[in-house]
Amino acid sequence: MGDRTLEIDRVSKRFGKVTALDSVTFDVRPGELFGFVGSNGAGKTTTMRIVLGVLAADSGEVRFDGAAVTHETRTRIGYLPEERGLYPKMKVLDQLVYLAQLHGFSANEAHRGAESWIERLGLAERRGDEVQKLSLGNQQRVQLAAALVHEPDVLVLDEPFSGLDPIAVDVMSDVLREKAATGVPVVFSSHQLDLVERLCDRVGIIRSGQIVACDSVSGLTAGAASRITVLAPDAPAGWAAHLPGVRVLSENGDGTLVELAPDIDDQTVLAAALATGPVREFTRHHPSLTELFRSAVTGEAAS
Ligand SMILES: Nc1ncnc2c1ncn2[C@@H]1O[C@H](COP(=O)(O)OP(=O)(O)OP(=O)(O)O)[C@@H](O)[C@H]1O
Repeated sequence: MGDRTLEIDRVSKRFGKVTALDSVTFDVRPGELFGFVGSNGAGKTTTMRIVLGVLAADSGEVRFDGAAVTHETRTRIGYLPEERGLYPKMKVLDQLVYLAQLHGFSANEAHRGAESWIERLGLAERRGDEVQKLSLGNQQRVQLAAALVHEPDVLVLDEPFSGLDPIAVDVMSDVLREKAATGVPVVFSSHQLDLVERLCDRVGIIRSGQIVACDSVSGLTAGAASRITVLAPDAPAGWAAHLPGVRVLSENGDGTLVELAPDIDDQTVLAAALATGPVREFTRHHPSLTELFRSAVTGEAAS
């Protein structure tokens, strides 16, 4: 694939007896925001470190734009590491200029880039402050600026939203969307699944070092069980109990809550309800990403 896709291809990694990654495979396409989610210790950081070459894989390959990522081409990746990586005593502007120059920018270009990201990320009043004197959220903004200041072709961000206030979350989200809109593949890990659901084009779920789901949120949802609330006031108790592929979760004056197996047509439930008399409510609830995530990491059906 020579089209600015980031490909993680059957990457495996062991630490002693621990299999951290077991043939992890997914791709992040140009212009795509890809959410990488999984429980603590599932393998997200290890995957990202391998993409960046901070760690070597035992087997498998990472490619960008059709070619294996090398030490040289890694400079095209913007990385926000989980452990953060700023020089605490360096001032915000100096730090960003320095990092841009490390990536080959001239002093002028580096200053222009640094100033523009400082402005964009709301750090103008902090530009002369030492990083260690900033609040955690502002340090995170500087860290994002550091990942962006060399105008990378790929963005790999390890929990960029952790510790941010809602305004900073909005700024971060806008910047990631903008970068993706320019054709940059953007992958980020997060435990904030509502945010991932809102932002991402596709989501990969990793469990114990294996990718267990990878699709758009709607694609993941479509394959999962869904629930329906049916309000049929004249229906006798137990009216839905024997419908194939249907599980009754509750039944009371507010209606009957049923869960459908993924391949069951909801119209059969509607027809059965109508056969009992009028149907006043028929509401389908698709599982949220949080519910899908729970089912993917526990192996139980999503609800
Ligand atoms: N340097 C290391 N030495 C030994 N084991 C490691 C090392 N780094 C990671 N691991 C192990 O590899 C597994 C995957 O860890 P990783 O940090 O990639 O998970 P994660 O999904 O990023 O978790 P979190 O959400 O908690 O950040 C865990 O079992 C972890 O203990």
